[in-house]
Amino acid sequence: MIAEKAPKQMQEEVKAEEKIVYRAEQLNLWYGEDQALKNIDMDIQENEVTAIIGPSGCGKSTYIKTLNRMTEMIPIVRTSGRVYYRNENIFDKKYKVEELRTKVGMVFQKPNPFPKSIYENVVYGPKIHGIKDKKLLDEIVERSLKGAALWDEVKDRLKENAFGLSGGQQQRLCIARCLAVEPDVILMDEPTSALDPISTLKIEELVQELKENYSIVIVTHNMQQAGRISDKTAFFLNGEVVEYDNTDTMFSSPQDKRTEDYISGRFG
Ligand SMILES: Nc1ncnc2c1ncn2[C@@H]1O[C@H](COP(=O)(O)OP(=O)(O)OP(=O)(O)O)[C@@H](O)[C@H]1O
Repeated sequence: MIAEKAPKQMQEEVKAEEKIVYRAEQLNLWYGEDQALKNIDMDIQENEVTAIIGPSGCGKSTYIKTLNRMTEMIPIVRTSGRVYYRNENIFDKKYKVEELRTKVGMVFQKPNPFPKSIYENVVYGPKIHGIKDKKLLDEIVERSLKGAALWDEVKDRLKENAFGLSGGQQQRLCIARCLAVEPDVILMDEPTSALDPISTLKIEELVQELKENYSIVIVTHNMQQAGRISDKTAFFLNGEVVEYDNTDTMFSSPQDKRTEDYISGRFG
């Protein structure tokens, strides 16, 4: 006889499911003959910071680029398995990639503002989405720049070219550009690797604040950074997820010898 689940238990399970932003099931990815992701099964939880760590070439960037279907732009890429975003398989033929891109923002290793004014950088996305009202655009600019902890530094120079900002400011501008379209998830691919320690600290503090309203996946080479800012950490090696756990647990008592070796600096 199958034991029936108590209603409370069922409700809790439904709640837990609702909090899953991404679910990868048996995700595989090949660049031509070379397999870069192997049987990835991994959930990303809402309002958490999930760090992806691992040595160079282990598939970290490939994994997060798969989450917003950026890898499919590369002709030799082939994938199998499923990636669910909010319960919908993003590999499904009917799935609209444009919709995914409005929900999922991406910040890259090197700040990549457009060669336009600070203001125009922030309103770029909202304008594409058809927002023309100047007052509304002004509000979006202020809210997004505040959200990216940049407003006070640039509020008097919004018409200046974004290239006049420091690297750290440019990266926060790229985050503001993301926030302007009110995403659900922010994917960050080594967002601080090109920045000085003070700018890095500012971005780390910002990530902590942003998780109140967004779900964040961050690739980092810096294990101290993963330890400081993430709730969960996934350790990738040769395209596989070796270990995925609460960051505190992972760093204090890793289950797999390879994780232990990596986080204690024995390789990578
Ligand atoms: N466009 C591409 N074409 C062919 N192979 C690729 C391509 N991009 C990545 N790869 C290969 O896929 C594997 C995983 O690369 P990926 O960039 O995802 O790793 P990573 O862990 O992010 O590395 P890093 O920390 O150095 O950025 C590597 O072997 C890499 O050479």
